[in-house]
Amino acid sequence: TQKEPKREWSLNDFEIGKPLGKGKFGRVYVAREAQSKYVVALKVLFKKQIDKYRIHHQLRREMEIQTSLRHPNILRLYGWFHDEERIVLILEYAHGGELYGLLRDNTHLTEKQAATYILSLAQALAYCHQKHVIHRDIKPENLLLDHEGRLKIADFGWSVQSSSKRRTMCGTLDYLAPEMVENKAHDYAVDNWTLGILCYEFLYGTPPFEAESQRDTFRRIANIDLNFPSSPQVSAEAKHLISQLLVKDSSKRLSLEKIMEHPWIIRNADPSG
Ligand SMILES: COc1ccc(C(=O)Nc2ccccc2)cc1NC(=O)CCSCc1cnc2[nH]ccc2c1
Repeated sequence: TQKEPKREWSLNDFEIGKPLGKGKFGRVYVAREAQSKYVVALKVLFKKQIDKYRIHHQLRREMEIQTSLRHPNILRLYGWFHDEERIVLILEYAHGGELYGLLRDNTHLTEKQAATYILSLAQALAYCHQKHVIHRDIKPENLLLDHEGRLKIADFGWSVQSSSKRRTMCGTLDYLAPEMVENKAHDYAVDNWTLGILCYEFLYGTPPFEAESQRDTFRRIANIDLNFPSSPQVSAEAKHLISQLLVKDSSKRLSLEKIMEHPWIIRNADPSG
């Protein structure tokens, strides 16, 4: 793409719309750029908060990373600007909202939908890994949909408690890999684990190790206490893929490349995302 013209934006270039969520560091709004009528999401961070938590370097580092990421399944950070008291991030707006909403309204997804989202996630993660970016937090809450239903990893950076977030969100262990709950060193392979969790949740509507208490969830993860309910009906190939991702030894988990070539993905995923 040709270099976008670098210009200094300010808040009065935008018509601010409804709030999309609020986080520890500020709020997110739908907004429209006044000239082009282009719809974006504006994330307003307060400098006082940034100073208080001393995360300037973290924010700057993240901005450098995010503006360099260009992938159809990763939410774009178009740029940012600031005034005396605020830093404002100009983010892509995903018109389809949170994937979690789709999961909630449909209890579970079809195998074609699930395979398409897993393929999109594997492609986005492979892109991130080759750019040595691994802090993608791929919970359903961080996954958004564009106007065509295409998945976007939104990666909320720092926790954004938006309204429709499920209550168990804060502190849920459901998505953590064994090496993380057991506080061992972890690497890229945690993302492969999370893809297994998400694939299960897309197909069955709940994460595989869900339990009443965090302690029980922890134990189920550590023991890989995985079982497949008889309903809804899920193909053996899907279960095969999940079983090759939810493996305790992180070096034995199916690689992103192997996920993209898996028969279940080849047979069910829509390659256009
Ligand atoms: C690339 O993305 C990001 C980049 C950076 C940060 C961030 O906050 N970084 C940070 C903050 C403070 C200290 C250090 C680092 C956040 C995001 N991304 C989001 O926050 C996604 C949801 S906001 C957008 C959005 C769009 N489209 C929607 N459709 C429905 C809801 C919705 C919500």
